[in-house]
Amino acid sequence: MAVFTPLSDAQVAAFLDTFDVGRFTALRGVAGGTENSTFFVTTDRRELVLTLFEQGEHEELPFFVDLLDYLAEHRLPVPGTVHDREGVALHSLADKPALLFPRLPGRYPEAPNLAQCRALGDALGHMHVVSQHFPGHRPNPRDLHWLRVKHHKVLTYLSPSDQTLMKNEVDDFESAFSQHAELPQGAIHGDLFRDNTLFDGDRLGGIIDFYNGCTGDLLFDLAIVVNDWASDADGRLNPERYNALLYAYQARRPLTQDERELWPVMLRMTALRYWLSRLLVVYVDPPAHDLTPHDPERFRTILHARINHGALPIPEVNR
Ligand SMILES: Nc1ncnc2c1ncn2[C@@H]1O[C@H](COP(=O)(O)OP(=O)(O)OP(=O)(O)O)[C@@H](O)[C@H]1O
Ligand SMILES: N[C@@H](CCO)C(=O)O
Repeated sequence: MAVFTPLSDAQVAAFLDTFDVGRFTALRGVAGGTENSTFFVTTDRRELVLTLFEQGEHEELPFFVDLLDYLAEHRLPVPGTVHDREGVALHSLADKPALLFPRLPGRYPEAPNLAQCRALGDALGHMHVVSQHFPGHRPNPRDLHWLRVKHHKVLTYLSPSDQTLMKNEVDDFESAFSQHAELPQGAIHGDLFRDNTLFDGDRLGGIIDFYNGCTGDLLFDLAIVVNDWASDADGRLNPERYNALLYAYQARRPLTQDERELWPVMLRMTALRYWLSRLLVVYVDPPAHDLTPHDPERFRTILHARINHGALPIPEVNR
């Protein structure tokens, strides 16, 4: 379930009155999602998604609105927010911040095929070309500094060998990054897992859930995608999906020399980022609701695979 704040038909019908979206006809709570309350709303003119923000930093919502609107204006497949007749996107409903979106087509791929990997790589590359010019700013809340500070909180729950592994990895990342100039920067999605995409067959209908969006290393975003989209059950990289993603991405934005050198480290760092965030959810800061948390072990497996087998070569692209 992902309706933490129930809404009545009458509440939503009244809410829609300030928008030019047609007359309310139906409301349905959406089962997916873990953080916010999500509803599908139907009017006599269109299909919409209504999100109530249950947690997180509400003062950061204008950043997400600006980012979504900017990307949608640049023809990326993201749901730009629906603005009311006065031009305002961010509203309040049932005492929660509320946003209305167009409902995008498709469903997320559990086992993405190569065409879907190409489509995602292309969209991410396109997004990163565009997002380098996005004027907003929000520091990456899950960067190396966060890893450094937060990993201490979970060490007590780990085996001695995992404690050593985690500490050594954080040291290695700091040493590797300190030897390079700043990597290409821009706005990033920050959590582009398969379940944050909608595919209609092989067509990418939408990228959603930008609430980890921030500004930072573009390579960080790409590494999150590759770890989730191109890892096999044993955590090792799947060469076909890996190449499909990276060819398509680099046809839009070839990686720089510094990015190529830091790529194996970035794959490890983003694997550790999710191992740690999932451990924090399980042991340190469990959510108020009883949804099953994501399994931290999956990202420990991926991290081990990256340490033991490195990254596959980055395909060269001729543009
Ligand atoms: N614009 C959209 N078009 C179609 N479906 C959408 C849209 N936005 C959200 N959804 C649906 O609602 C579900 C929950 O949305 P979302 O991922 O934003 O919620 P969340 O609570 O922030 O989730 P998460 O656990 O991934 O952080 C999605 O999995 C998707 O099925
Ligand atoms: N994508 C995250 C959960 C949402 O932030 C994970 O798989 O741990």
